[in-house]
Amino acid sequence: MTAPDFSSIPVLDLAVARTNKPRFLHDLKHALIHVGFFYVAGHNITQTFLDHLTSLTIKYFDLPLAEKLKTDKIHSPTFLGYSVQGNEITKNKKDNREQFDFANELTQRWQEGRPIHERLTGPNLWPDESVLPGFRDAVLDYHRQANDLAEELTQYVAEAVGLAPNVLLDEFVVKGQQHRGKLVKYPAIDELDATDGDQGVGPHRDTSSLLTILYQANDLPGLQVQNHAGEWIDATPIKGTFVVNIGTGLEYLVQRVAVATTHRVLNPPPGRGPRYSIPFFLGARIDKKLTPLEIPQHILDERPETVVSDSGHQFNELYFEDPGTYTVLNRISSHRDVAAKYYPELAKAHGIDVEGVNAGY
Ligand SMILES: O=C(O)CCC(=O)C(=O)O
Ligand SMILES: [Fe+2]
Repeated sequence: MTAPDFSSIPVLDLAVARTNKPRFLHDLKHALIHVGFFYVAGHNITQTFLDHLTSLTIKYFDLPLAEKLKTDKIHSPTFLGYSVQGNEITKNKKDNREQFDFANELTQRWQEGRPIHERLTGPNLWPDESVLPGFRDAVLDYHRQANDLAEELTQYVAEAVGLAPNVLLDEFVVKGQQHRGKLVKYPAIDELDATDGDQGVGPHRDTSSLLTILYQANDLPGLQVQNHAGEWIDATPIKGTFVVNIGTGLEYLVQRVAVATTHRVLNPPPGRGPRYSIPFFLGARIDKKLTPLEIPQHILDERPETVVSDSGHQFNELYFEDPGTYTVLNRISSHRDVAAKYYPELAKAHGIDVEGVNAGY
């Protein structure tokens, strides 16, 4: 059917979910089907806490490089920890961002012979407590709060598309699953080399996850969302809100009545200083083949037909069949040095070039 395109991103208020749930679910359904992005207000993560987390995030990135490199992902087959600027690749181009990936704290249990995706679960790499007091506690506290918010929203998402509230969490999130988040710093253009361009992170969809909760930690533009016509719409930060977007896992499981919309980040304009953001990804389970749920026909009929996108779908069929291997391949194509050290054979078997990458060992 012909559907309206979007030129801005809707704001949904969780307070409305408590006072007028049908209204909230109606607006949410529209956002899921036609936009794939929305701001959420009325959550209960306090600004005081978020300011504390932001200040520690800035302090982390301000540490001497040698200190940050002690937490480098090269020490983690789980792809947790620090990535130096330019280390990550999206659409075959370097991203101009530094990041620190974190997760709920779990141990590495994988052993030779076990499915390869189990290697993606493991411990965080923390800077020494004396180097950055309070950092570990604040990041883990944020993880818990963002996880709670993401689960609350996932229940509303299910209801909005005609499902029982708990079905997504019960069937597609495993107890004790590791969900990831990251602290991200995007330098302004004048802090980069002239040849670096302005790709903070290239056009992509969030892969394999159910949904993303993104805190835009300072008031800088950069995040853009691609509408159906292929135009880039600014997701300007709105104080007191999180940006929520849909991952390809959820899109697949609900037959595209929630869309994993393509987005990108541009480095901030000259003179504005770095932009900081803190996404949390509620993952869909990757330990078995996933089968989409049945969605009522009248909701399926609301889906737009064609959508323009600048992000390709890599390894898509593999995601349906074997989400575990798919997710590992995705990580190794983004982080070639970690791939060269821990997954060289798998990378080679799938044509992912890690030759000549300095694996740091
Ligand atoms: O930093 C942002 O605003 C968005 C980051 C993002 O899209 C991602 O890391 O998947
Ligand atoms: Fe993203």
